[in-house]
Amino acid sequence: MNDTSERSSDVSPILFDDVSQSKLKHSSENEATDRIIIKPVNDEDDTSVMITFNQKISPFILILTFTASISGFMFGYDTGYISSALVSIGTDLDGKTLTYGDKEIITAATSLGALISAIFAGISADIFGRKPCLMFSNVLFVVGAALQVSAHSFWQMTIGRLIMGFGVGIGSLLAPLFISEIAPKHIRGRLTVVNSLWLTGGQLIAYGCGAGLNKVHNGWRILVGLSLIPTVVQFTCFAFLPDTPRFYVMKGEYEKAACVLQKSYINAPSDLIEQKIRELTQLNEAIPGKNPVHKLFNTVKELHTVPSNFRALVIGCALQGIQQFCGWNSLMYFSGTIFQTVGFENSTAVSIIVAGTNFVFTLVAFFAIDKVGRRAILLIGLPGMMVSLVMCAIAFHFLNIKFTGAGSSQVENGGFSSWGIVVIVFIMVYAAFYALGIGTVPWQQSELFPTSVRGVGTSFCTATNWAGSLIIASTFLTMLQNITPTGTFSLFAALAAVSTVFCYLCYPELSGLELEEVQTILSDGFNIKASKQLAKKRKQQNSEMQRKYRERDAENYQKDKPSDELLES
Ligand SMILES: O[C@H]1[C@H](O)[C@@H](O)[C@H](O)[C@@H](O)[C@H]1O
Repeated sequence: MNDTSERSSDVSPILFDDVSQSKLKHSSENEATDRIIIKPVNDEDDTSVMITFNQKISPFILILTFTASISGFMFGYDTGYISSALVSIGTDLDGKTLTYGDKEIITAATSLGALISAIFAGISADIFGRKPCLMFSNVLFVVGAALQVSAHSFWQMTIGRLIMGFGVGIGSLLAPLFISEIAPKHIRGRLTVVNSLWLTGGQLIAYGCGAGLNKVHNGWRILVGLSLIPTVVQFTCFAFLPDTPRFYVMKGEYEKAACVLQKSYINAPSDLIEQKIRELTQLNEAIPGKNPVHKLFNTVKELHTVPSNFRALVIGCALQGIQQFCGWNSLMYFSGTIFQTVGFENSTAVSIIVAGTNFVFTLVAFFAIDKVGRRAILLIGLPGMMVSLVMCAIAFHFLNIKFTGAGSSQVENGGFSSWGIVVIVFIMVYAAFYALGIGTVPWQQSELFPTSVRGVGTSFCTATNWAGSLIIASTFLTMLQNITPTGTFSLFAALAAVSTVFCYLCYPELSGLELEEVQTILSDGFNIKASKQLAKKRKQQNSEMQRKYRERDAENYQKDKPSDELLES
């Protein structure tokens, strides 16, 4: 299997109808409650094993998920604290007040660092492993934070932010990837959202701490120093934990993979584990290559030439682009300015409420993502965002606010009015719809790619995210000045409308599907209808399985229950 065309035929296309109707096969009567064997590909000898032996999530998986998602917290905290730190820095750097341009450079340094490291993190994770790369990001966080805490010059601060950004980029890419590779399929979405919860929670905490430390002397140094705690915790925990089974299989370390799977699926029989490993090996053969550069070349080639991979790439990058270009981070970075503009005195408090809405609705997404489905929440979220943005645009029109001054955020304020309330209310509604759908779903990107190209594929998507974040952060205030707030919000609304159409046409429902099944769905089109049917089928199978487990548990309980006489005696 050396060339691309051969590889693509191995995970060859089937039409979903085949999957749902003839290729789903329950094994023998007794086994039916423990496992389902599906034949997802053309090769009749091939099997895709869903380990459904034990529906309860093992504590081991929870520990791995929580450890990995500390990266999400770092992402949120480190991008969140800067807005208040910039206010309280005062003249602490070089003995003078930071100019508006200085502030932009310090803020953008992290996004730039994240963009650069996201490009390399995927391939490094394929070479060295997911876990070692995440641990390396901890080292970068420590170095970056140490440079900032001790900074007395603008450049030391900027370099500290850049190095911290390298860490953020690695973590933003690898934490969701790690989680999706260890998660059982029926809760994969949810476990990946744990990372987003930590992320939005990190932003909220950073805003809160920032507000609290605002007046404290050198408070910003404490704010940065606090970020050392989670990173040290993550590093220490990872020292005792393994990498993902899919990575071990990729490296041919089958025993290690079996060991992780065994701990993840308590009581699963070893033949089932072996079968799963065989399947992972068959469907995810490592990309050939004489050396890392040759391998990288082949991976990039495979990403673009295998149709299912290319479709995955289009979806993954588009979702990350949409996430950024619908304008959310402009609010994250500049909500204080906007709220001040519309006449709110305590703008920091309102910003905290917006970040809080983002967090609360990420929690809603946590419950909805596997049950309601990714596609459904996207198609609820994007139109909701569009309507809220239109309402904001209208309200800004009546507020008659002008942002003036080249490169500054000075404002000719129309003063507080009821249109100001409309802006705040709809920014919150916007935040809610954002967090429910597009704020959360793009980070499920790892499930789009097979292991062989997952690292590089998700690198491209994450780099798109950071490039978008960089562009929006550096153009938002200029847009407010040049095309007015009404124009800016209308533009975001138009982008939300186009994005809705894109998702409707191109984003299949992937909840409940095995990672390996996703490639099948994408092999000969976006197969929206087929994906919805397969996801529905998997959901039904899952609830059926859970019902059986409950019945079995109840039976066992009845059997083991001490008799009334025994209890009386
Ligand atoms: O998913 C996250 C989340 O929505 C954050 O609030 C946002 O700041 C990030 O840019 C995004 O990637």
